[in-house]
Amino acid sequence: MSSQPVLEIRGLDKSFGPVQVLHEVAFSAYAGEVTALVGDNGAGKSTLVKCIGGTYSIDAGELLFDGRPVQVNSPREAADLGIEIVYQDLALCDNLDIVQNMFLGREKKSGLVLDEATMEEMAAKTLDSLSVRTVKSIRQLVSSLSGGQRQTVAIAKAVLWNSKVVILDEPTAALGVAQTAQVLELVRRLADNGLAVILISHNMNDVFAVSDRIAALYLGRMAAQVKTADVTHSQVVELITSGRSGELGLQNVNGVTA
Ligand SMILES: Nc1ncnc2c1ncn2[C@@H]1O[C@H](COP(=O)(O)OP(=O)(O)OP(=O)(O)O)[C@@H](O)[C@H]1O
Repeated sequence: MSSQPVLEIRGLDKSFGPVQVLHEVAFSAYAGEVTALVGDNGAGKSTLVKCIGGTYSIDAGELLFDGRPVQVNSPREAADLGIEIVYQDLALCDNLDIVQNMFLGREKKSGLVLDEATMEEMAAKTLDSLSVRTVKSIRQLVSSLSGGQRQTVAIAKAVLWNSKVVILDEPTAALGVAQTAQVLELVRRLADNGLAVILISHNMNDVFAVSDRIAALYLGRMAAQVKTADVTHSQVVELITSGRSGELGLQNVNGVTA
């Protein structure tokens, strides 16, 4: 496992008008690992992700990609770097099939016509590489899929583009037990395939089931970034609710005691 993060954020500040939402946030994500981003409602998780994804501009701080400082001024620029975000609403079109959804807005063309054969092949290959066997046909309409299958299609869509960093916003929030297990397995597989995965989650079971590291935001500050193996559920809950790790004196990634 590489020690240099694929994505690193240093000293990120973000305000909306007079309200500062993120304060000097440091954050790293590594290839082959799942980094869980946790925090209470309003802690700043979505804002941080939107800063990474180019939806929001940042007021101060640095973003490094593969060790190089980069600027991400739009979602397109984030995608060009290899950063993909799967939002909770999934942004899938019910009236289109799986292949059409996976290529929506980035269709392959052969001359003036759509290159259906190439798109089908790429979609099938991606789903295969993720060992997704739950869909009957890649020409199935998305409206006919279950919640877990829809999540799977949204994730496959994100990794179709040689992405290096995939950010998943609460991918199991709307799912039952069996589908949650399936999606978590897929999340793990993404990391095992070499991607840096960032998982936003409120669910401690999910976090402990798949993550290698946990980054806890508290009131817009990074309370700690720790290895999952080094912490207990209750320490993480304490980080989320008080920004502190209790008397155990966890060291965060920057060597600062949380
Ligand atoms: N566009 C905006 N304008 C003003 N304030 C905002 C804006 N977006 C977010 N905020 C504020 O920033 C803070 C962080 O919000 P954010 O949505 O990033 O938190 P979160 O950790 O993702 O929460 P949740 O788990 O509830 O989704 C909140 O206090 C929110 O009200």
